[in-house]
Amino acid sequence: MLPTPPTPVSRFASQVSRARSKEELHEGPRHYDCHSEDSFIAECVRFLVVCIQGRIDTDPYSKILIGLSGGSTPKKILTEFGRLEELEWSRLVFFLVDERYVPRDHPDSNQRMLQESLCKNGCTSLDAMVVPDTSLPLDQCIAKYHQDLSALISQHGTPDIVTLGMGEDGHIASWFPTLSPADYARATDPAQLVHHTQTDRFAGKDRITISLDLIARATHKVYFLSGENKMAKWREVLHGGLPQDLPALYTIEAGGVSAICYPPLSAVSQDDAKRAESEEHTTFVVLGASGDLAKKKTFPALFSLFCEGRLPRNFTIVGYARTELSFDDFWERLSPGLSKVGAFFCDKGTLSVRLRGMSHICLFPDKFRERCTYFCGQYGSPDDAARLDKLLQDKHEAKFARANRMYYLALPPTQFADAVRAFKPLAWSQKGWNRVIVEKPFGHDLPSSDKLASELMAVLEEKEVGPTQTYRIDHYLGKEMVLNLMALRFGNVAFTPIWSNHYVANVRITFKEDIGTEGRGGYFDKVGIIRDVMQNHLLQMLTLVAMERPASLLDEDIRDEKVKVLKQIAPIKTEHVVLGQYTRSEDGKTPGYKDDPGVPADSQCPTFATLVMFINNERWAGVPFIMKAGKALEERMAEVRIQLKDVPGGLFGELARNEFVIKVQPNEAVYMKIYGKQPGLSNEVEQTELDLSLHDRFDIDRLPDAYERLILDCVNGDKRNFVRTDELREAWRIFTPMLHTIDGLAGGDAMPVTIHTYPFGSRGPPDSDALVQHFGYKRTTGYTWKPKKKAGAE
Ligand SMILES: NC(=O)C1=CN([C@@H]2O[C@H](COP(=O)(O)OP(=O)(O)OC[C@H]3O[C@@H](n4cnc5c(N)ncnc54)[C@H](OP(=O)(O)O)[C@@H]3O)[C@@H](O)[C@H]2O)C=CC1
Ligand SMILES: O=C1O[C@H](COP(=O)(O)O)[C@@H](O)[C@H](O)[C@H]1O
Repeated sequence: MLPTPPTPVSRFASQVSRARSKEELHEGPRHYDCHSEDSFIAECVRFLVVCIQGRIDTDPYSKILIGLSGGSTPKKILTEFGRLEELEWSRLVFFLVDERYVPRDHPDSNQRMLQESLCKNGCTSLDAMVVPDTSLPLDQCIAKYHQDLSALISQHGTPDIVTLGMGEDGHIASWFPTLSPADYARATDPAQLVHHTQTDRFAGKDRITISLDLIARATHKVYFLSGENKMAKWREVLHGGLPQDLPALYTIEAGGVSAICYPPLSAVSQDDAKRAESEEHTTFVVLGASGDLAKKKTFPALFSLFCEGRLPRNFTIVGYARTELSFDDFWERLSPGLSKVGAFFCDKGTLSVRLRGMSHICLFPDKFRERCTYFCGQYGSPDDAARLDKLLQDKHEAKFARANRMYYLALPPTQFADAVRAFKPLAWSQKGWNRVIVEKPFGHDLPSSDKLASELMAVLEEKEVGPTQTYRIDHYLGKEMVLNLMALRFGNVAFTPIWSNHYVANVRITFKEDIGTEGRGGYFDKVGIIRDVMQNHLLQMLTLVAMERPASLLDEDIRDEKVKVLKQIAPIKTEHVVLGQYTRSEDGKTPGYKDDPGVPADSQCPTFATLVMFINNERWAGVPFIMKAGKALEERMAEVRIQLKDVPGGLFGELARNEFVIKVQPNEAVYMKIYGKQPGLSNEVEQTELDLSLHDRFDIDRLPDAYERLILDCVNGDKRNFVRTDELREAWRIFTPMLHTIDGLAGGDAMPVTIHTYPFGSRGPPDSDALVQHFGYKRTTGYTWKPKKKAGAE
């Protein structure tokens, strides 16, 4: 059954009613997944209604221009739409996106389709629409339709809505790929609104179509996508490429695109994806390949993905750095990191590897080596970029129809802008997507982050789909239990009622390391623990705990909700912060922070911090969000702990509070500390827990490293676990005044900041406990959750 529109309260409403800023227009498509044909048709109708209603609400007088595409899917949608008598039909002016050059009553005619669908109920008629007059000779028909549309647009402005379908060959309107250079030039020429095209693939050889440029100019471009094959094609579109091959990309570049999908976008058949994959090649270029991150994380993650068969079928990895190294030397540097990925052994002369914690064995891991190469070059050198491009084109990509390139910037941020400035014009693939992964730190405060972002954005564009994309990595967003937060919160109704200030007393997010800076003190001293893990990793976890339910699981819907919650957090007050720096261990055996080479003797750099922030919204007002992070503490651990309020009434005396704990590492688990009756004759209650320890409950061989997950997301064009620019700005806004105070810079509040000392291996400075207690956290004593089984992999 179809719902009864019009009600502008659906999930489309925010999209329609908000003013569209320039940035928003450059957002990627919004997707609306449907699980049945009925709901698909209902969603399509509802989308149109909400767009129309949104326009009517903001402008009570002008006409609303709607371009309609033909086909069997739209016919059903338009039939339902045509039944909505309560719409202000006199305000709507329809025109055709394309038409077959056949008489109006011909079975292939789109005008006939409109007659039999939209006009069937009598709410509107063909005479009220602007359509091509196919009774005229073809060239006159085109010229007249161009004139009619020009007049319409000059009177009422550009179209409000254009509805589109997409053929399994990727055509939209009547633009059939691959478009020749001449056709592409025509299609995108703003001066000519209507064109003649031809096809042998579908009914109606001669076509009359509006230009891609006119489609792109519509405020809302909505794709009605129904069927597995169309969805597979759409996935290809989302992976980027050239608009000549996939004209939908031209519309996406313009922003304002929505796609209503049945079956859901996520359910596209794997076979289709595989077929497309065999025709394409992907190159991973790791810039800064001689460095620490490349050695410790990037290459091991790529290697694990290879062993698990998760990398694209055809790929090359280029390690790129300035250091002159032979390939063998380069490989030797990588080998310690790679060998930690699993156990290598030789079985009947075949080298094999068993990934850490996994029963599965990968044969021929040495094949990975064959896919890697080392390239010595400067980061900002156009000559070197051109050399790399030539190597890739000639040696690795020549035989493939599509070639994608991922640039992983494992570089100091000072090098980011120079590198992309040199690489983009000369070493970007011209026949596939180009994506750039950027590593933290993304600046050291709000102004520096803005500067870095604008330097990057001057060269790259933060578009969701398009030839260029930036992926800002925060590796905590790739951790299993951080990813699990969304599923726990929005996949269960059980937590919904308690998830607010009605029941939650406080939320604690904790990060502890049992090692010090270990030789990285020189670097760490410029950063400190707050910038190192709190402004990014812990704040990301906080956001996932506090955000509202997103409209869908797609990238932008999730990131929109995250930004909203960040906007509701006031900058942290200095009096809500306790700082510490570790000293030598109590037994004197382990060195203190200042003993680390490179750390100045008078360093005031915090290696520990506890801080409190508040979210100023209806759900969370008054609930302290307490973050604690430190190096050189008593254990290695990261968790989110949601402490509920005291039980009123005291029926069983004073009880410790219920706590819902998400253990991020080690021993990934979710547990809830609750009370139950002591078993047996006693009537006492005793603390126990509901426990979901991942390694007990699930038969998991291993949990992938966060970097594996995130690299794979980038290959798949999935940005939900990457940090968007507005998200980053908000994060810095919350932390910058307090950081400036600590740094002694202007702009922060005037409180003097004390750095407390704490011995290596302790729980941190006692002042931290005092702060946490001040904000109402009650520590449970006498009962500790213990993992039943040690995790197989960490
Ligand atoms: N290491 C880690 O665990 C983590 C690192 N990161 C981030 O990842 C990025 C890379 O980190 P990491 O590998 O540790 O960094 P490195 O200091 O090891 O630098 C990586 C490579 O960049 C080149 N490089 C270094 N300094 C300069 C410079 N001033 N000018 C030009 N090139 C330079 C060097 O290669 P060559 O001289 O051969 O060109 C070096 O091997 C950084 O942004 C870092 O903050 C993020 C999280 C964790
Ligand atoms: O980003 C960083 O994270 C690590 C901790 O990461 P984990 O995955 O081991 O929890 C931290 O040691 C490092 O200082 C910081 O830059």
